[in-house]
Amino acid sequence: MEIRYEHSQKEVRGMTTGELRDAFLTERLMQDDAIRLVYTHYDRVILGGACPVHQKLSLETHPELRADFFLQRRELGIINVGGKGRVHADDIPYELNKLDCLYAGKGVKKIVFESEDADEPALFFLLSAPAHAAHPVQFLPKEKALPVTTGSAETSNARTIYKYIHAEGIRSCQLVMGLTILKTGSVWNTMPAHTHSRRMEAYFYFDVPEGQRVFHFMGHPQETRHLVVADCQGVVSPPWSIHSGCGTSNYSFIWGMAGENYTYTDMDLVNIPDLR
Ligand SMILES: O=C[C@H](O)[C@@H](O)CC(=O)C(=O)O
Ligand SMILES: [Zn+2]
Repeated sequence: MEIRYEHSQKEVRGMTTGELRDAFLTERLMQDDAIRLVYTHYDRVILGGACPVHQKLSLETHPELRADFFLQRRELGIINVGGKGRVHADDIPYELNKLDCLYAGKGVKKIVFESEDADEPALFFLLSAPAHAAHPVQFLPKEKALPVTTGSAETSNARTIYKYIHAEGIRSCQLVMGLTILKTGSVWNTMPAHTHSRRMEAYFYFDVPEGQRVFHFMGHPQETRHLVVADCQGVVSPPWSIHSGCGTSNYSFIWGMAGENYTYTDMDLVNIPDLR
């Protein structure tokens, strides 16, 4: 498991492109027949990818967690962005089509990932946060994730937001998770941008077409930086940072948060002319 420590606002101001990428971009989350995990010290959130192709993959505990099993003191959100797959939670199988979500709460001892077809493997994005209480395992297909359309073609940000793990959906301790799909011709996500110093956020960009990239904007609102992000790469967003993107085509991304509160709408908007 890769460990990422925090970086202060002052440090981030002086970072080179390479330093910014090492600190905030997770480039290789999806690797064939591997589970890749990145432990960030922002709210102790772990982001990861599980890509079973020819074999089943089991989510094991790691020495850094000092836990008997991965979910002993944690909860986990899983969204499939690939082909048909299956996740076993304590030996109960759940079928996850593309964009379906499974939540596994504190206390689940065994998580196993598998793909239906090695030619079209499942790609499971994982997001885990510390948990103080046990919430039941829950499956939510994309169709039941209550889509909200927002933005407009005029501002190049027409998109649909699907919320899975939140106060009115799958209940959790602190994890809030969902995804956003940009309509064809729309390229901007989360503009006007916002911060929420109560919560960190992780983004995972997917369905970025071959040869295209997303410019992810981060940093203090008056000290912005960017990361050039390829398909199936993740971004760690500190609580004080804006998080917003503009692509060279439309794309989709998973977002997930954890921290002080559980209120999706708790965002401090930044007026576009105030950005620097
Ligand atoms: O705090 C909330 C997150 O930044 C995302 O939900 C924003 C988002 O998906 C979007 O605007 O498209
Ligand atoms: Zn946000």
